[in-house]
Amino acid sequence: MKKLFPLIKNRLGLFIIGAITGVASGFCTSRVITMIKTGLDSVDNINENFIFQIIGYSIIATILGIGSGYFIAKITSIVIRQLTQNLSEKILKANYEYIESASSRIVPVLTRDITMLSEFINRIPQFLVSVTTVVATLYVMFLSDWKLTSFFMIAFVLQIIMVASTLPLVRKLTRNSTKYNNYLYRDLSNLVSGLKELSLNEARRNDYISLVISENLKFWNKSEVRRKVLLETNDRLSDLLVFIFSGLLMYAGATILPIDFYQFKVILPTILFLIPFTTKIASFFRLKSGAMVSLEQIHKLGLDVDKRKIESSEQLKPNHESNVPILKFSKIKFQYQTQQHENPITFGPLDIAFKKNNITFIIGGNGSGKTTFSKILTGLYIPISGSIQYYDEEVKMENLISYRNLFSAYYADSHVFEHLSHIEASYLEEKADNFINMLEMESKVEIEGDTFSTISLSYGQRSRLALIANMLDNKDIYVFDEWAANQDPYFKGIFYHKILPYLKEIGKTIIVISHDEKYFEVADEIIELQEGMINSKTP
Ligand SMILES: Nc1ncnc2c1ncn2[C@@H]1O[C@H](COP(=O)(O)OP(=O)(O)OP(=O)(O)O)[C@@H](O)[C@H]1O
Repeated sequence: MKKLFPLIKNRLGLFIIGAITGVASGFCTSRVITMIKTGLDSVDNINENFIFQIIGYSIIATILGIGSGYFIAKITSIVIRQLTQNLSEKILKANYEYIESASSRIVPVLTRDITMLSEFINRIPQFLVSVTTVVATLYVMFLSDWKLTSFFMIAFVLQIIMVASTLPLVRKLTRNSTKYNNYLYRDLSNLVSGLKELSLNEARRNDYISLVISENLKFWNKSEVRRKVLLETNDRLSDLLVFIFSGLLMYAGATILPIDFYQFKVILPTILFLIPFTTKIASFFRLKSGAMVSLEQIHKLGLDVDKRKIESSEQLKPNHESNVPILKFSKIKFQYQTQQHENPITFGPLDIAFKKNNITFIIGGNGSGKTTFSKILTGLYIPISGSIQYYDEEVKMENLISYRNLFSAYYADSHVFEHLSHIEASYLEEKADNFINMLEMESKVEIEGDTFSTISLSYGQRSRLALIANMLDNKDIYVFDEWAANQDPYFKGIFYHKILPYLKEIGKTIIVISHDEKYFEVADEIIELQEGMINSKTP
């Protein structure tokens, strides 16, 4: 509960109302049970008043129980919304390279773990009703026959000890099962992204199912079966405990203990009435064990992304008039974090300057570092040393977000968002049709309000749509990472001879990663990379 407090502290009022109604519902339920006991005590107690009270308390208990569920469900939805939003914001503000490499961990936390936590919080009303019912009923019974009630209480205490003693094991098994479930999420997302390859190749498909998916499923199932068997055994044993204990008590009453058998007959049904409630209490604690593992995962991801948070609120305010390059890299070095321990490839040191309003081509063989370079350039990757200047201003962590905002970039795996609401409406209205026409997409797509009418297009058409979205961004610097690679010769021509000159004409600075030698003459400058270093520069 301590760990949950920070989540609910903003809605403490609502939580207290939910808790009070839950407790009140438990009191009413307990009242119904003890009324039934008075009916069993003596037939004389059963009259009109008796039945009205039973019906009345039952209805009030139900209404209060539903009310408590409503208040707590409201808090749950708020907590889950805040948690998902906060985590999503943190993820988007964290070091991009880290998020890129940890992407397979993020989805299970944002889906499975948050759902698990929400299920647990939603069970709080049921828990409060059950605890109050059990405690209040036992209290009333204790007042009427303290000796016999104390004997039964021993059974409940044993039940609690049994459930509590298995909780560490439940948590350990849940952690284990979560680990394999994470692998399964990763494998299933690879299955979706590799659908084409798996659908076309039977041997690969069979291998993927039998070696990868089934293997992890096997481990996951094994740990799940262990966990579920433990929970089930625990449930059955705790019911059994009350039954055996009642039998033994009866036997002891007949032989050694001074027990009033008339009272025993009256109290026993009441005790049996309490069993479903004690089962709910036990299942709440087990659910809590699972939810705490989920909370651990959520916290861990939160801490990990927090550690890599980019604190960057300063704006770049360079002197645009200064007669210096728009971007200048001095001795920039970069290393992938994932490769830091095994033969790391170090990029750089790179010394490059980009002139404003120039078209610069970055060329080089496969693996020479062009895409890596473009990600350093756009501020997605953070260099380990060296400096980047935007005009006369140094780019630092504090102004990195402002720096990233200078760019619109196209990457081969760029996602095309339908929504364009971030673009100023007047600019969208003025330019969208023009750009759609330039890329000859007018028969395929139009702007409906502030969204593209469709993104269900061919691969090449989707790249053209992504380029339209880039142009609508209206940024100062454009980076195109092999945009033309999947275009037919006609649209390659449009890109190099129409779009790039147009962007230059309206004052943009353009950096193009390209293998299209035929169009190299479009460039004002060509930089060739080799093994993460500059091999040559033209002119
Ligand atoms: N996410 C990554 N993690 C670790 N190393 C990477 C990662 N991406 C690329 N690399 C390494 O960096 C090197 C350069 O890759 P990069 O993608 O920058 O090359 P490229 O010039 O764009 O190649 P291509 O022309 O094939 O697109 C590669 O040799 C690769 O081993």
